[in-house]
Amino acid sequence: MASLAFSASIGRSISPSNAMVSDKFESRREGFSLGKGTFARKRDPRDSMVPKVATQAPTVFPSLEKELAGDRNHVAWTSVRQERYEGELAVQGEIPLWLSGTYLRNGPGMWHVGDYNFRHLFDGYATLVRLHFENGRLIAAHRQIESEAYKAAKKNNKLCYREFSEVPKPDNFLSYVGELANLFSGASLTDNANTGVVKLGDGRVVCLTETQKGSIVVDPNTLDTLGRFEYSDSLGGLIHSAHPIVTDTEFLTLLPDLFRPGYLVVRMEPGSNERKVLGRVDCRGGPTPGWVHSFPVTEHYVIVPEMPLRYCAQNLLRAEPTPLYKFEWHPESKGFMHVMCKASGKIVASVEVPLFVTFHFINAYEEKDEDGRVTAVIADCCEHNADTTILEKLRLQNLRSFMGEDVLPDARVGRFIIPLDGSRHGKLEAALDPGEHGKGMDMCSINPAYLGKKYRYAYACGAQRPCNFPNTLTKIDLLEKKAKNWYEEGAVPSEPFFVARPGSTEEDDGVVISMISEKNGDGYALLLDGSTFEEIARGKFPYGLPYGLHGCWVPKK
Ligand SMILES: CC(=O)/C=C/C=C(C)/C=C/C1=C(C)CCCC1(C)C
Ligand SMILES: CC(/C=C/C=O)=C\C=C\C=O
Ligand SMILES: [Fe+2]
Repeated sequence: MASLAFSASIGRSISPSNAMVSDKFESRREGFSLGKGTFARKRDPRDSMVPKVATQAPTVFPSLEKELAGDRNHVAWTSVRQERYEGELAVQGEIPLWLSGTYLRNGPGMWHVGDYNFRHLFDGYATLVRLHFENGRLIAAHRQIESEAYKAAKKNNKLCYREFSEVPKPDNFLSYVGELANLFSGASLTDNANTGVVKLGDGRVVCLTETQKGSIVVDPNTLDTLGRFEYSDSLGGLIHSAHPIVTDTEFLTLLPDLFRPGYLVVRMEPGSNERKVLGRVDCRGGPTPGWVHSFPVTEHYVIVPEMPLRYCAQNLLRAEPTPLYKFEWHPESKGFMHVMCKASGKIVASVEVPLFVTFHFINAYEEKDEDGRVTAVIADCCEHNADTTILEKLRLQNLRSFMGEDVLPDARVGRFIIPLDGSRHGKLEAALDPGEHGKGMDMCSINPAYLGKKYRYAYACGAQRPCNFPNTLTKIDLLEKKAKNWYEEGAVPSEPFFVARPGSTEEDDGVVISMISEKNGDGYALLLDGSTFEEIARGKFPYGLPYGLHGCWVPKK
Protein backbone atom coordinates (compact mmCIF):
# COMPACT_ATOMS: atom_id res chain seq x y z
CA MET A 1 0.00 0.00 0.00
CA ALA A 2 3.03 2.27 -0.23
CA SER A 3 1.73 4.47 -3.00
CA LEU A 4 -1.73 4.84 -1.46
CA ALA A 5 -0.23 5.96 1.81
CA PHE A 6 2.06 8.29 -0.01
CA SER A 7 -0.59 10.00 -2.10
CA ALA A 8 -2.56 10.61 1.06
CA SER A 9 0.43 12.15 2.77
CA ILE A 10 1.14 14.41 -0.19
CA GLY A 11 -2.43 15.64 0.01
CA ARG A 12 -2.05 16.45 3.68
CA SER A 13 1.40 17.90 3.78
CA ILE A 14 1.10 20.36 0.93
CA SER A 15 -2.01 22.18 1.83
CA PRO A 16 -1.69 25.50 -0.09
CA SER A 17 -1.34 23.84 -3.44
CA ASN A 18 -3.64 20.97 -2.59
CA ALA A 19 -6.78 22.92 -3.35
CA MET A 20 -5.31 23.82 -6.69
CA VAL A 21 -4.32 20.23 -7.25
CA SER A 22 -7.84 18.96 -6.64
CA ASP A 23 -9.20 21.55 -9.04
CA LYS A 24 -6.88 20.34 -11.68
CA PHE A 25 -7.67 16.66 -11.41
CA GLU A 26 -9.88 15.45 -14.17
CA SER A 27 -11.08 12.04 -15.16
CA ARG A 28 -9.47 10.74 -18.28
CA ARG A 29 -12.09 8.08 -18.75
CA GLU A 30 -14.86 9.91 -20.53
CA GLY A 31 -15.27 8.25 -23.88
CA PHE A 32 -12.62 5.62 -23.28
CA SER A 33 -14.57 3.37 -20.98
CA LEU A 34 -17.77 3.46 -22.98
CA GLY A 35 -18.77 0.56 -25.19
CA LYS A 36 -16.76 -2.40 -26.28
CA GLY A 37 -13.70 -2.27 -28.47
CA THR A 38 -14.31 -3.57 -31.98
CA PHE A 39 -11.15 -5.62 -31.96
CA ALA A 40 -10.56 -9.29 -31.31
CA ARG A 41 -7.80 -8.81 -28.76
CA LYS A 42 -9.03 -7.67 -25.40
CA ARG A 43 -7.37 -5.38 -22.95
CA ASP A 44 -4.81 -7.11 -20.84
CA PRO A 45 -6.14 -7.17 -17.27
CA ARG A 46 -2.65 -6.21 -16.13
CA ASP A 47 -3.17 -2.88 -17.84
CA SER A 48 -6.10 -1.96 -15.67
CA MET A 49 -4.98 1.29 -14.07
CA VAL A 50 -8.12 2.89 -15.31
CA PRO A 51 -10.87 3.98 -12.97
CA LYS A 52 -14.31 3.46 -14.46
CA VAL A 53 -15.64 6.54 -12.72
CA ALA A 54 -14.51 10.13 -12.63
CA THR A 55 -12.01 10.75 -9.86
CA GLN A 56 -11.11 13.94 -8.08
CA ALA A 57 -7.90 12.58 -6.59
CA PRO A 58 -5.24 10.09 -7.61
CA THR A 59 -7.12 7.10 -6.28
CA VAL A 60 -5.18 3.88 -6.32
CA PHE A 61 -7.45 0.87 -6.56
CA PRO A 62 -6.89 -2.22 -4.39
CA SER A 63 -6.59 -4.49 -7.43
CA LEU A 64 -3.91 -2.22 -8.79
CA GLU A 65 -1.88 -2.49 -5.60
CA LYS A 66 -1.92 -6.26 -5.97
CA GLU A 67 -1.07 -6.15 -9.65
CA LEU A 68 1.88 -3.88 -9.08
CA ALA A 69 3.40 -6.24 -6.55
CA GLY A 70 5.16 -8.36 -9.17
CA ASP A 71 7.65 -7.61 -11.91
CA ARG A 72 5.07 -8.44 -14.53
CA ASN A 73 3.12 -5.25 -14.00
CA HIS A 74 5.72 -2.56 -13.82
CA VAL A 75 4.19 0.91 -13.68
CA ALA A 76 6.66 1.97 -16.41
CA TRP A 77 4.67 -0.10 -18.91
CA THR A 78 1.19 0.62 -17.55
CA SER A 79 -1.05 3.35 -18.93
CA VAL A 80 -1.02 6.59 -16.98
CA ARG A 81 -3.80 6.42 -14.41
CA GLN A 82 -5.50 9.73 -15.12
CA GLU A 83 -5.59 12.32 -17.83
CA ARG A 84 -3.98 15.10 -15.83
CA TYR A 85 -2.43 15.99 -12.52
CA GLU A 86 -0.66 18.92 -10.94
CA GLY A 87 0.83 19.25 -7.50
CA GLU A 88 3.87 20.14 -5.46
CA LEU A 89 6.14 17.23 -4.61
CA ALA A 90 7.67 16.58 -1.22
CA VAL A 91 11.42 16.80 -1.77
CA GLN A 92 14.16 14.81 -0.05
CA GLY A 93 17.57 16.41 -0.37
CA GLU A 94 18.14 19.89 -1.75
CA ILE A 95 17.26 21.25 -5.14
CA PRO A 96 19.93 23.81 -6.09
CA LEU A 97 18.51 27.33 -5.95
CA TRP A 98 20.01 28.12 -9.35
CA LEU A 99 17.82 25.46 -10.97
CA SER A 100 15.00 27.67 -12.14
CA GLY A 101 12.81 26.61 -15.02
CA THR A 102 10.77 23.77 -16.40
CA TYR A 103 11.77 20.32 -17.57
CA LEU A 104 9.25 18.83 -19.97
CA ARG A 105 9.27 15.16 -20.88
CA ASN A 106 7.15 13.55 -23.56
CA GLY A 107 6.44 9.90 -24.22
CA PRO A 108 3.81 7.32 -25.05
CA GLY A 109 1.91 6.96 -21.75
CA MET A 110 -1.49 5.47 -22.64
CA TRP A 111 -1.51 2.14 -24.43
CA HIS A 112 -5.13 1.18 -24.87
CA VAL A 113 -8.42 2.35 -26.33
CA GLY A 114 -11.46 0.88 -24.65
CA ASP A 115 -10.75 -2.83 -24.28
CA TYR A 116 -8.11 -2.87 -26.96
CA ASN A 117 -4.45 -3.02 -25.96
CA PHE A 118 -1.68 -1.56 -28.06
CA ARG A 119 1.27 -3.76 -28.77
CA HIS A 120 4.36 -1.60 -28.91
CA LEU A 121 5.93 0.95 -26.59
CA PHE A 122 5.92 3.52 -29.41
CA ASP A 123 2.16 3.19 -30.04
CA GLY A 124 0.97 4.91 -26.87
CA TYR A 125 -0.84 8.24 -26.79
CA ALA A 126 1.46 11.05 -25.71
CA THR A 127 1.74 11.92 -22.03
CA LEU A 128 3.55 15.18 -21.35
CA VAL A 129 5.15 15.51 -17.91
CA ARG A 130 6.28 18.81 -16.39
CA LEU A 131 8.75 19.37 -13.57
CA HIS A 132 8.89 23.01 -12.57
CA PHE A 133 11.83 24.00 -10.36
CA GLU A 134 11.75 27.29 -8.48
CA ASN A 135 13.40 28.40 -5.24
CA GLY A 136 14.25 24.83 -4.29
CA ARG A 137 10.64 23.69 -4.77
CA LEU A 138 9.32 21.23 -7.30
CA ILE A 139 5.86 21.34 -8.89
CA ALA A 140 4.98 18.36 -11.07
CA ALA A 141 2.22 17.94 -13.62
CA HIS A 142 1.24 15.61 -16.40
CA ARG A 143 -1.36 15.80 -19.11
CA GLN A 144 -2.34 13.95 -22.28
CA ILE A 145 -1.60 15.76 -25.55
CA GLU A 146 -4.86 16.44 -27.37
CA SER A 147 -3.81 15.19 -30.79
CA GLU A 148 -6.51 14.43 -33.37
CA ALA A 149 -5.59 10.75 -32.97
CA TYR A 150 -6.12 10.86 -29.19
CA LYS A 151 -9.35 12.88 -29.42
CA ALA A 152 -10.76 10.56 -32.10
CA ALA A 153 -9.90 7.47 -30.05
CA LYS A 154 -11.62 9.00 -27.03
CA LYS A 155 -14.69 10.03 -29.01
CA ASN A 156 -15.14 6.79 -30.95
CA ASN A 157 -13.68 4.44 -28.37
CA LYS A 158 -11.50 2.86 -31.05
CA LEU A 159 -8.24 3.37 -32.84
CA CYS A 160 -8.82 5.80 -35.73
CA TYR A 161 -5.32 6.55 -37.07
CA ARG A 162 -2.24 4.50 -37.94
CA GLU A 163 0.18 4.43 -35.06
CA PHE A 164 3.71 3.01 -35.01
CA SER A 165 2.51 -0.60 -35.11
CA GLU A 166 -1.25 -0.32 -34.87
CA VAL A 167 -3.57 0.12 -37.83
CA PRO A 168 -7.31 0.84 -37.54
CA LYS A 169 -9.40 -2.03 -38.76
CA PRO A 170 -11.37 -1.12 -41.89
CA ASP A 171 -15.05 -1.99 -41.61
CA ASN A 172 -15.31 -3.41 -45.16
CA PHE A 173 -13.48 -3.67 -48.49
CA LEU A 174 -14.58 -0.25 -49.73
CA SER A 175 -13.29 1.41 -46.65
CA TYR A 176 -10.06 -0.59 -47.11
CA VAL A 177 -9.62 1.00 -50.55
CA GLY A 178 -10.31 4.38 -48.99
CA GLU A 179 -7.81 3.56 -46.31
CA LEU A 180 -5.07 2.97 -48.90
CA ALA A 181 -5.82 6.35 -50.45
CA ASN A 182 -5.71 7.90 -47.00
CA LEU A 183 -2.36 6.31 -46.37
CA PHE A 184 -0.88 7.82 -49.51
CA SER A 185 -2.32 11.23 -48.73
CA GLY A 186 -1.21 10.95 -45.11
CA ALA A 187 -4.79 11.37 -43.85
CA SER A 188 -4.74 8.06 -41.96
CA LEU A 189 -1.35 8.65 -40.33
CA THR A 190 -1.26 9.54 -36.67
CA ASP A 191 -0.50 12.98 -35.28
CA ASN A 192 0.15 11.41 -31.88
CA ALA A 193 3.17 13.54 -30.93
CA ASN A 194 4.63 11.02 -28.47
CA THR A 195 8.38 11.07 -29.02
CA GLY A 196 9.89 14.34 -27.90
CA VAL A 197 9.41 17.98 -27.09
CA VAL A 198 11.56 20.92 -28.16
CA LYS A 199 11.71 24.62 -27.34
CA LEU A 200 12.20 26.63 -30.51
CA GLY A 201 14.43 29.71 -30.55
CA ASP A 202 11.29 31.90 -30.52
CA GLY A 203 9.99 30.25 -27.34
CA ARG A 204 7.31 28.05 -28.88
CA VAL A 205 7.26 24.56 -27.44
CA VAL A 206 6.52 21.77 -29.91
CA CYS A 207 5.87 18.08 -29.29
CA LEU A 208 7.00 15.79 -32.08
CA THR A 209 6.84 12.35 -33.57
CA GLU A 210 7.95 10.98 -36.93
CA THR A 211 4.91 12.12 -38.86
CA GLN A 212 5.11 15.79 -39.82
CA LYS A 213 1.45 16.28 -38.92
CA GLY A 214 2.34 15.14 -35.42
CA SER A 215 4.04 18.47 -34.62
CA ILE A 216 1.90 19.98 -31.88
CA VAL A 217 2.39 23.27 -30.03
CA VAL A 218 1.83 23.14 -26.28
CA ASP A 219 1.86 25.64 -23.45
CA PRO A 220 4.82 24.69 -21.22
CA ASN A 221 3.09 26.16 -18.14
CA THR A 222 -0.38 24.65 -18.39
CA LEU A 223 0.45 21.73 -20.74
CA ASP A 224 -2.53 22.88 -22.82
CA THR A 225 -2.48 21.67 -26.41
CA LEU A 226 -2.46 24.90 -28.43
CA GLY A 227 -2.77 23.41 -31.91
CA ARG A 228 -0.90 21.89 -34.77
CA PHE A 229 2.43 23.41 -35.82
CA GLU A 230 1.71 24.00 -39.51
CA TYR A 231 4.80 24.07 -41.73
CA SER A 232 4.07 26.94 -44.13
CA ASP A 233 6.45 25.77 -46.90
CA SER A 234 5.46 23.46 -49.71
CA LEU A 235 8.12 20.82 -49.13
CA GLY A 236 5.51 18.12 -48.67
CA GLY A 237 6.36 14.62 -47.57
CA LEU A 238 4.74 12.91 -44.63
CA ILE A 239 7.56 12.02 -42.29
CA HIS A 240 10.63 13.58 -40.76
CA SER A 241 13.28 12.78 -38.19
CA ALA A 242 11.80 12.58 -34.68
CA HIS A 243 14.81 14.51 -33.36
CA PRO A 244 15.43 17.83 -35.06
CA ILE A 245 18.51 19.74 -33.93
CA VAL A 246 17.12 22.77 -32.15
CA THR A 247 19.14 25.72 -30.89
CA ASP A 248 18.29 29.35 -30.15
CA THR A 249 19.13 30.20 -33.75
CA GLU A 250 17.81 27.34 -35.84
CA PHE A 251 15.80 24.16 -36.29
CA LEU A 252 17.40 21.58 -38.58
CA THR A 253 15.80 18.36 -39.65
CA LEU A 254 15.82 15.62 -42.29
CA LEU A 255 12.92 14.77 -44.57
CA PRO A 256 13.28 11.25 -45.97
CA ASP A 257 12.20 10.91 -49.62
CA LEU A 258 10.65 7.47 -50.04
CA PHE A 259 10.04 7.82 -53.80
CA ARG A 260 13.49 8.97 -54.90
CA PRO A 261 15.50 7.47 -52.03
CA GLY A 262 17.28 10.27 -50.27
CA TYR A 263 16.91 12.98 -47.65
CA LEU A 264 16.25 16.70 -47.78
CA VAL A 265 18.22 18.62 -45.18
CA VAL A 266 16.05 21.55 -44.13
CA ARG A 267 16.39 24.55 -41.81
CA MET A 268 13.85 26.80 -40.13
CA GLU A 269 14.52 30.16 -38.46
CA PRO A 270 13.06 31.13 -35.10
CA GLY A 271 9.74 32.93 -35.57
CA SER A 272 9.11 31.20 -38.88
CA ASN A 273 7.12 28.09 -39.85
CA GLU A 274 8.90 27.84 -43.19
CA ARG A 275 11.59 25.25 -43.69
CA LYS A 276 14.16 25.99 -46.35
CA VAL A 277 16.21 23.36 -48.13
CA LEU A 278 19.93 23.34 -47.35
CA GLY A 279 20.62 20.44 -49.67
CA ARG A 280 19.79 16.90 -50.64
CA VAL A 281 21.50 13.59 -50.02
CA ASP A 282 20.86 10.77 -52.47
CA CYS A 283 20.92 7.36 -50.88
CA ARG A 284 23.70 5.05 -52.00
CA GLY A 285 21.87 1.90 -50.99
CA GLY A 286 18.26 0.93 -51.53
CA PRO A 287 15.49 0.28 -52.14
CA THR A 288 14.39 3.04 -49.76
CA PRO A 289 16.07 5.51 -47.41
CA GLY A 290 17.37 4.25 -44.08
CA TRP A 291 15.23 5.02 -41.02
CA VAL A 292 16.39 8.32 -39.63
CA HIS A 293 15.07 8.70 -36.08
CA SER A 294 17.87 11.16 -35.30
CA PHE A 295 21.05 12.62 -36.81
CA PRO A 296 23.98 14.66 -35.53
CA VAL A 297 25.60 17.95 -36.52
CA THR A 298 29.04 19.49 -36.09
CA GLU A 299 29.79 23.21 -36.15
CA HIS A 300 29.93 23.28 -39.96
CA TYR A 301 28.31 20.05 -41.12
CA VAL A 302 25.08 18.12 -41.02
CA ILE A 303 25.72 14.38 -40.80
CA VAL A 304 23.17 12.26 -42.62
CA PRO A 305 23.16 8.59 -41.59
CA GLU A 306 21.96 6.00 -44.10
CA MET A 307 21.14 3.01 -41.92
CA PRO A 308 20.62 -0.43 -43.50
CA LEU A 309 17.37 -0.62 -41.48
CA ARG A 310 15.22 1.03 -44.13
CA TYR A 311 11.62 2.24 -44.43
CA CYS A 312 9.56 -0.41 -46.19
CA ALA A 313 6.67 0.61 -48.46
CA GLN A 314 4.97 -2.81 -48.17
CA ASN A 315 5.19 -2.80 -44.41
CA LEU A 316 3.69 0.68 -44.36
CA LEU A 317 0.65 -0.77 -46.15
CA ARG A 318 0.28 -3.90 -44.05
CA ALA A 319 -2.46 -4.11 -41.45
CA GLU A 320 -0.56 -6.49 -39.17
CA PRO A 321 2.85 -5.59 -37.85
CA THR A 322 5.92 -7.43 -39.14
CA PRO A 323 8.90 -8.15 -36.83
CA LEU A 324 10.49 -4.89 -37.96
CA TYR A 325 7.24 -2.93 -38.16
CA LYS A 326 7.43 -0.26 -40.89
CA PHE A 327 11.06 -1.11 -41.61
CA GLU A 328 13.18 -3.79 -43.27
CA TRP A 329 16.76 -4.88 -42.68
CA HIS A 330 18.88 -4.67 -45.85
CA PRO A 331 22.43 -5.71 -44.98
CA GLU A 332 23.20 -6.09 -48.69
CA SER A 333 22.38 -2.43 -49.19
CA LYS A 334 25.13 -1.49 -46.72
CA GLY A 335 25.33 1.49 -44.41
CA PHE A 336 26.65 4.94 -45.22
CA MET A 337 27.40 8.25 -43.54
CA HIS A 338 27.09 11.44 -45.54
CA VAL A 339 28.51 14.81 -44.50
CA MET A 340 26.87 17.97 -45.84
CA CYS A 341 28.37 21.44 -45.52
CA LYS A 342 25.77 23.61 -43.80
CA ALA A 343 26.84 26.76 -45.65
CA SER A 344 26.87 25.37 -49.20
CA GLY A 345 24.66 22.26 -49.03
CA LYS A 346 27.49 20.35 -50.76
CA ILE A 347 28.34 16.79 -49.77
CA VAL A 348 31.93 16.83 -48.55
CA ALA A 349 32.12 13.14 -47.62
CA SER A 350 30.05 10.05 -48.25
CA VAL A 351 31.54 6.87 -46.86
CA GLU A 352 30.50 3.27 -46.49
CA VAL A 353 30.53 2.20 -42.86
CA PRO A 354 29.99 -1.14 -41.11
CA LEU A 355 26.36 -2.18 -40.63
CA PHE A 356 24.73 -0.37 -37.72
CA VAL A 357 21.45 0.03 -35.86
CA THR A 358 20.77 3.17 -33.89
CA PHE A 359 17.88 5.31 -32.76
CA HIS A 360 19.91 8.07 -31.18
CA PHE A 361 22.98 10.01 -32.13
CA ILE A 362 24.72 11.47 -29.10
CA ASN A 363 26.89 14.19 -30.66
CA ALA A 364 29.42 14.82 -33.41
CA TYR A 365 32.45 17.04 -33.85
CA GLU A 366 35.20 17.96 -36.26
CA GLU A 367 38.70 16.57 -35.83
CA LYS A 368 41.36 19.06 -37.01
CA ASP A 369 45.05 18.81 -37.89
CA GLU A 370 47.68 21.18 -36.50
CA ASP A 371 46.88 23.72 -39.25
CA GLY A 372 43.24 23.79 -38.19
CA ARG A 373 42.06 21.87 -41.27
CA VAL A 374 39.19 19.47 -40.67
CA THR A 375 40.45 15.95 -41.32
CA ALA A 376 37.54 13.89 -40.06
CA VAL A 377 34.13 14.00 -38.49
CA ILE A 378 33.53 11.95 -35.36
CA ALA A 379 29.89 10.97 -34.78
CA ASP A 380 28.78 9.03 -31.71
CA CYS A 381 25.55 7.10 -31.31
CA CYS A 382 23.82 4.56 -29.09
CA GLU A 383 24.54 1.56 -31.31
CA HIS A 384 22.78 -1.77 -30.98
CA ASN A 385 25.55 -3.91 -32.52
CA ALA A 386 23.76 -3.95 -35.88
CA ASP A 387 21.06 -6.05 -34.24
CA THR A 388 17.50 -5.09 -35.09
CA THR A 389 15.94 -7.25 -32.36
CA ILE A 390 15.84 -4.22 -30.06
CA LEU A 391 12.64 -3.15 -31.87
CA GLU A 392 10.99 -6.42 -30.89
CA LYS A 393 12.24 -6.12 -27.32
CA LEU A 394 10.30 -2.87 -27.03
CA ARG A 395 6.99 -4.67 -27.54
CA LEU A 396 4.86 -4.14 -24.46
CA GLN A 397 4.37 -7.86 -24.02
CA ASN A 398 8.13 -8.31 -23.73
CA LEU A 399 8.59 -5.30 -21.47
CA ARG A 400 5.79 -6.52 -19.21
CA SER A 401 7.03 -10.08 -18.88
CA PHE A 402 10.39 -9.65 -17.17
CA MET A 403 11.10 -12.71 -15.03
CA GLY A 404 14.75 -12.12 -14.29
CA GLU A 405 16.19 -13.29 -17.62
CA ASP A 406 18.94 -11.25 -19.22
CA VAL A 407 17.30 -10.45 -22.56
CA LEU A 408 18.35 -6.87 -23.33
CA PRO A 409 20.53 -7.02 -26.46
CA ASP A 410 23.99 -5.51 -26.08
CA ALA A 411 24.57 -1.90 -27.05
CA ARG A 412 27.58 0.40 -27.08
CA VAL A 413 28.66 3.95 -27.78
CA GLY A 414 29.23 3.51 -31.50
CA ARG A 415 31.82 5.98 -32.75
CA PHE A 416 31.87 6.70 -36.48
CA ILE A 417 35.10 8.08 -37.83
CA ILE A 418 34.39 9.74 -41.17
CA PRO A 419 37.52 10.88 -43.00
CA LEU A 420 37.21 14.02 -45.11
CA ASP A 421 40.09 13.14 -47.44
CA GLY A 422 37.99 11.43 -50.08
CA SER A 423 38.35 7.93 -48.56
CA ARG A 424 35.56 5.57 -49.51
CA HIS A 425 35.24 3.95 -46.11
CA GLY A 426 34.64 5.17 -42.59
CA LYS A 427 35.09 3.29 -39.34
CA LEU A 428 32.71 2.32 -36.57
CA GLU A 429 34.07 1.24 -33.21
CA ALA A 430 33.08 1.24 -29.54
CA ALA A 431 34.16 4.51 -27.94
CA LEU A 432 34.72 2.68 -24.64
CA ASP A 433 34.42 -0.85 -23.28
CA PRO A 434 30.62 -1.42 -23.25
CA GLY A 435 31.09 -3.39 -20.01
CA GLU A 436 31.51 0.04 -18.34
CA HIS A 437 27.77 0.65 -18.79
CA GLY A 438 26.55 -2.95 -18.56
CA LYS A 439 26.56 -3.42 -22.35
CA GLY A 440 23.28 -1.56 -22.55
CA MET A 441 23.01 2.00 -23.70
CA ASP A 442 20.38 4.34 -25.13
CA MET A 443 18.41 7.53 -24.38
CA CYS A 444 21.30 9.98 -24.23
CA SER A 445 21.95 13.63 -23.52
CA ILE A 446 24.95 15.96 -23.39
CA ASN A 447 25.65 19.46 -22.13
CA PRO A 448 23.92 21.42 -24.95
CA ALA A 449 26.76 23.97 -24.98
CA TYR A 450 28.88 21.17 -26.50
CA LEU A 451 26.50 20.41 -29.37
CA GLY A 452 28.61 19.81 -32.48
CA LYS A 453 31.84 20.36 -30.54
CA LYS A 454 34.49 18.10 -29.08
CA TYR A 455 32.96 16.86 -25.85
CA ARG A 456 33.83 14.55 -23.02
CA TYR A 457 30.66 13.48 -21.23
CA ALA A 458 27.49 11.72 -22.30
CA TYR A 459 24.61 10.75 -20.02
CA ALA A 460 22.44 7.79 -20.95
CA CYS A 461 20.45 4.83 -19.68
CA GLY A 462 22.68 1.80 -19.23
CA ALA A 463 22.18 -1.71 -17.90
CA GLN A 464 22.71 -3.68 -14.75
CA ARG A 465 22.12 -7.24 -15.83
CA PRO A 466 20.04 -9.32 -15.83
CA CYS A 467 17.49 -6.97 -17.36
CA ASN A 468 15.08 -6.64 -20.27
CA PHE A 469 15.36 -2.85 -20.59
CA PRO A 470 17.98 -0.24 -19.68
CA ASN A 471 17.71 0.09 -15.89
CA THR A 472 20.60 2.36 -14.86
CA LEU A 473 21.65 5.93 -15.42
CA THR A 474 25.17 6.19 -16.69
CA LYS A 475 27.63 9.06 -17.00
CA ILE A 476 30.13 8.21 -19.69
CA ASP A 477 33.56 9.82 -19.74
CA LEU A 478 34.70 9.51 -23.34
CA LEU A 479 38.17 10.76 -22.49
CA GLU A 480 38.97 8.41 -19.59
CA LYS A 481 36.74 5.74 -21.18
CA LYS A 482 35.01 5.10 -17.88
CA ALA A 483 31.40 5.25 -16.68
CA LYS A 484 29.74 6.09 -13.38
CA ASN A 485 26.46 4.27 -12.88
CA TRP A 486 23.33 4.91 -10.81
CA TYR A 487 21.10 1.92 -10.07
CA GLU A 488 18.16 1.09 -7.84
CA GLU A 489 16.71 -2.43 -7.84
CA GLY A 490 13.56 -2.71 -9.96
CA ALA A 491 13.65 0.94 -11.06
CA VAL A 492 13.14 2.03 -14.66
CA PRO A 493 14.77 5.46 -15.12
CA SER A 494 13.95 7.70 -18.06
CA GLU A 495 16.49 9.53 -20.21
CA PRO A 496 18.94 11.47 -18.03
CA PHE A 497 18.71 15.11 -19.06
CA PHE A 498 21.61 17.46 -18.34
CA VAL A 499 20.98 21.08 -17.28
CA ALA A 500 24.10 23.24 -16.96
CA ARG A 501 24.56 25.54 -13.98
CA PRO A 502 24.35 29.14 -15.24
CA GLY A 503 27.89 30.50 -15.48
CA SER A 504 29.49 27.05 -15.40
CA THR A 505 32.81 26.52 -17.15
CA GLU A 506 33.21 22.75 -16.64
CA GLU A 507 31.31 20.54 -19.06
CA ASP A 508 29.71 18.45 -16.30
CA ASP A 509 28.89 21.33 -13.92
CA GLY A 510 25.13 21.02 -13.62
CA VAL A 511 22.42 18.55 -12.73
CA VAL A 512 20.95 15.52 -14.40
CA ILE A 513 17.18 15.08 -14.27
CA SER A 514 15.45 11.74 -14.68
CA MET A 515 12.09 10.29 -13.72
CA ILE A 516 12.05 6.93 -12.04
CA SER A 517 9.25 4.37 -12.26
CA GLU A 518 9.58 1.99 -9.33
CA LYS A 519 8.85 -1.69 -9.04
CA ASN A 520 6.20 -1.13 -6.35
CA GLY A 521 4.21 1.28 -8.53
CA ASP A 522 5.64 4.46 -7.04
CA GLY A 523 7.77 6.97 -8.82
CA TYR A 524 9.90 10.02 -8.30
CA ALA A 525 11.79 12.78 -10.03
CA LEU A 526 15.52 12.35 -9.46
CA LEU A 527 18.28 14.95 -9.50
CA LEU A 528 21.87 13.79 -9.77
CA ASP A 529 24.95 15.97 -9.58
CA GLY A 530 26.29 16.18 -13.14
CA SER A 531 29.86 15.87 -11.93
CA THR A 532 29.84 13.31 -9.08
CA PHE A 533 26.74 11.57 -10.45
CA GLU A 534 25.45 11.28 -6.91
CA GLU A 535 21.87 11.93 -5.87
CA ILE A 536 21.19 15.45 -4.67
CA ALA A 537 17.40 15.40 -4.45
CA ARG A 538 14.30 13.44 -5.26
CA GLY A 539 10.65 14.44 -5.32
CA LYS A 540 8.05 11.70 -4.87
CA PHE A 541 5.16 11.62 -7.33
CA PRO A 542 1.78 10.72 -5.81
CA TYR A 543 1.92 7.63 -8.05
CA GLY A 544 4.38 6.16 -10.50
CA LEU A 545 4.30 7.37 -14.08
CA PRO A 546 4.76 5.37 -17.25
CA TYR A 547 8.13 5.42 -18.97
CA GLY A 548 8.72 8.53 -21.07
CA LEU A 549 11.11 9.22 -23.88
CA HIS A 550 12.65 12.65 -24.50
CA GLY A 551 12.60 16.05 -22.85
CA CYS A 552 13.68 19.66 -23.06
CA TRP A 553 14.49 22.48 -20.68
CA VAL A 554 12.57 25.75 -20.66
CA PRO A 555 14.58 28.17 -18.50
CA LYS A 556 12.80 30.76 -16.40
CA LYS A 557 12.75 34.04 -18.34
C1 LIG B 1 8.16 6.90 -30.10
C2 LIG B 1 9.22 6.70 -31.11
O1 LIG B 1 10.35 6.72 -30.79
C3 LIG B 1 8.91 6.48 -32.49
C4 LIG B 1 7.73 6.66 -33.00
C5 LIG B 1 7.56 6.41 -34.37
C6 LIG B 1 6.42 6.56 -35.00
C7 LIG B 1 5.22 7.02 -34.30
C8 LIG B 1 6.38 6.25 -36.38
C9 LIG B 1 5.32 6.36 -37.12
C10 LIG B 1 5.16 6.04 -38.51
C11 LIG B 1 3.88 5.98 -38.93
C12 LIG B 1 2.71 6.15 -38.04
C13 LIG B 1 3.56 5.71 -40.33
C14 LIG B 1 4.64 6.10 -41.25
C15 LIG B 1 5.89 5.49 -40.86
C16 LIG B 1 6.33 5.83 -39.45
C17 LIG B 1 7.17 7.06 -39.53
C18 LIG B 1 7.16 4.67 -39.00
C1 LIG C 1 13.89 3.22 -25.34
C2 LIG C 1 14.70 2.94 -26.53
C3 LIG C 1 15.69 1.96 -26.52
C4 LIG C 1 16.11 1.27 -25.48
C5 LIG C 1 17.07 0.25 -25.68
O1 LIG C 1 18.09 0.02 -25.11
C6 LIG C 1 14.55 3.61 -27.67
C7 LIG C 1 13.66 4.68 -27.86
C8 LIG C 1 13.55 5.23 -29.06
C9 LIG C 1 12.72 6.35 -29.31
O2 LIG C 1 12.89 7.44 -28.89
FE1 LIG D 1 14.12 9.12 -29.78
